[in-house]
Amino acid sequence: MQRTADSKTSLRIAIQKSGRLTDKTIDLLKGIGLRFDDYKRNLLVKCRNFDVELLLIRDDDIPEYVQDGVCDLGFVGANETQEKGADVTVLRGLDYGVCRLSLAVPKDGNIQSVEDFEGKSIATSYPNITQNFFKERNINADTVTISGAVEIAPRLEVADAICDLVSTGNTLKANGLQELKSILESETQLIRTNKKLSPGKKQLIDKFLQRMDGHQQAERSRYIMMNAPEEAVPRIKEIIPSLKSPTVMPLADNGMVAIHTVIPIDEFWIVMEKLKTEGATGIVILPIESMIL
Ligand SMILES: Nc1ncnc2c1ncn2[C@@H]1O[C@H](COP(=O)(O)OP(=O)(O)OP(=O)(O)O)[C@@H](O)[C@H]1O
Ligand SMILES: O=P(O)(O)OC[C@H]1O[C@H](OP(=O)(O)OP(=O)(O)O)[C@H](O)[C@@H]1O
Ligand SMILES: [Mg+2]
Repeated sequence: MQRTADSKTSLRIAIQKSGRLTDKTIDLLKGIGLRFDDYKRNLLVKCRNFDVELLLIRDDDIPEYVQDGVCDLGFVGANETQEKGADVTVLRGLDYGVCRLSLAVPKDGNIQSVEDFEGKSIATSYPNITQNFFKERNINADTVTISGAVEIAPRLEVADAICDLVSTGNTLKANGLQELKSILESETQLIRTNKKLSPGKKQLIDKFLQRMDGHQQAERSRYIMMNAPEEAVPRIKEIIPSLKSPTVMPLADNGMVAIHTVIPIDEFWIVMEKLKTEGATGIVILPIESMIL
């Protein structure tokens, strides 16, 4: 019998052992209060204060481990899950590891459009996504599967073009390539196995998600405090659309109040000047640790 992660009530979460996603995923887990010993040296690490163990593996292996129920959850790029065609559920999209899988060609070469790929060869670590893209368009293009340093392939005449991950575009530029078309937008995702889980595990996942959502929401919000003339409160409420029921407290100065509320950080910078024109002073913004709504 295959031993799956559900054989005991402890969530097993797969994360990348060493790479672009590792630090951000560990920071996120620490941010929701999870504490681990020595995750740098062990492949399976127990959490000290939550029913969780981390499995540290290569990111390519994460989708299948989660699909097969070896792990209950995994943090991995959408690019890997798509490439493996893994049967998993995406629980959350996360705002790190943001990149795109793009077709790129040698500058001043003879491939200038997707149609020009007919009969050409493409070096990639994502042969399934790439082949599907061309199959859907009835274009015959060969893929050459390479696991790293894909950008060098055209110069070595291993392939005519490449299909690889891009974010700043610096690696393409450094290798004399230009981006022709993005075929997949990717970000890190929290994925969950579709295998049947015990009620205990489902509860743990709900608890885990609640902590994560609270943390994410807190990261996007700020606690804001200011003093303002009492008569300006209705107008201040209009300036800050998310300000539904702020705490308004009288100050010792006659006709002045203190206003405390939580607002999305993006909104703050837009409204700050307007608040000042309404007579708001002593504006203080504080980070928030977590928010349980
Ligand atoms: N340039 C980039 N900008 C942002 N995110 C990226 C970038 N390149 C890759 N990623 C994302 O980070 C993930 C991990 O990238 P990394 O380069 O660490 O993988 P790797 O070399 O395949 O590591 P592993 O040894 O675990 O297989 C990718 O699958 C992708 O989701
Ligand atoms: O558009 P850019 O910002 O230049 O990023 C693109 C590069 O990032 C990734 O590799 P990474 O740096 O993770 O190294 P790897 O090839 O060793 O995985 C990807 O494979 C590209 O080579
Ligand atoms: Mg990998």
